[in-house]
Amino acid sequence: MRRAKISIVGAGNVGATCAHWCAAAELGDIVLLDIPQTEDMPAGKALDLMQASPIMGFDSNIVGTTSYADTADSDVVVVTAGIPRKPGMSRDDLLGTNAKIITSVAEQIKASSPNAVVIVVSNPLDAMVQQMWKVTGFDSARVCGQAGVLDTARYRAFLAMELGVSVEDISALLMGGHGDTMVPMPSCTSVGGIPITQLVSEERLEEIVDRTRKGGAEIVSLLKTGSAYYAPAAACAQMAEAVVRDKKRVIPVAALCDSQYDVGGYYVGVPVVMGSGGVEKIIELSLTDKEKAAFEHSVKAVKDLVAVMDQLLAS
Ligand SMILES: NC(=O)c1ccc[n+]([C@@H]2O[C@H](COP(=O)([O-])OP(=O)(O)OC[C@H]3O[C@@H](n4cnc5c(N)ncnc54)[C@H](O)[C@@H]3O)[C@@H](O)[C@H]2O)c1
Ligand SMILES: O=C(O)C[C@H](O)C(=O)O
Repeated sequence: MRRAKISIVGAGNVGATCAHWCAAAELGDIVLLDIPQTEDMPAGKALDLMQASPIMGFDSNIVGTTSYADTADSDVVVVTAGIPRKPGMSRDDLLGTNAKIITSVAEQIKASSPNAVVIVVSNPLDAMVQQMWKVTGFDSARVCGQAGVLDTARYRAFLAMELGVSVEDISALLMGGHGDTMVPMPSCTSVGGIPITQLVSEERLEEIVDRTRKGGAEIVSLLKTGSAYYAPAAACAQMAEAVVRDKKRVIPVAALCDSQYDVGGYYVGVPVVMGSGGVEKIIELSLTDKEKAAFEHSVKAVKDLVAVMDQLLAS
């Protein structure tokens, strides 16, 4: 059987850690790419990972490069290229720098891997994935963004810590943009099948949701030099796995919503079925009035940011 080819653009903290998770799960062969100015850094990280393979027992060829030729005809491309925020910054502060980076990365992916499923990670996430879709011109099913898997994982971890139970038994969903406006869905949160509202008070649940919303900033303030990478990279690996193993996972993903939820052509976090075709289906839930208002508020924030990005790129 042919192994899948997964390319990761940006060999920094999220990119290299994603390579690690993907290799450990034997998802396929991996190409780790960074800019020419990083010289041999991607090759060094790839070789280091290859040398872990006999110990950890994974069969995966991992190469590091600064040339897109090595990424040719990838099945999946994970895009982590761009700057991370530092304490005191918001994700939106990265817009100008990362929009230019994403534009050039998208042109290269379009030329080198025209059939790939592209998973964007760079921030501000929802605007970056919108730009990736626009520049590649790929079918929207094959361009998506990672945010919801991470945000939901944070929420699930906090709930497991609160209740002293296994993370495996917490099932949850968050929707909307990757930022302060993300929308919790208590009606879709359960612990071993028991609705969360029977186990945690409304007030305490709101505190946990608030910590989740600020989950990225909490890690930034602890690290001081950059942002989270173990959990974000694990989230990307789960999405890559859904594609290369055609898992049909039901997970929250930043997907292009048009008539869905009346979004009108923007990327925003929604539950989807993810398989070899990328985002194979967007699942439309009927939202309560409160959830609908919160979702619309989140979508508006995404639209406003995309408008600012378009102006910046045009000037
Ligand atoms: N969506 C999410 O949930 C999520 C989670 C964590 C981080 N992020 C974002 O991911 C991005 C990367 O974070 P990080 O911690 O890995 O940063 P990092 O600084 O460790 O790595 C970024 C890498 O991108 C490279 N790069 C820059 N321009 C490039 C280009 N044109 N082509 C290829 N590579 C290029 C840099 O050289 C660097 O090695 C940031 O924007 C961060 O905010 C998003
Ligand atoms: O918070 C950040 O800047 C990185 C990422 O979006 C995260 O949620 O960890």
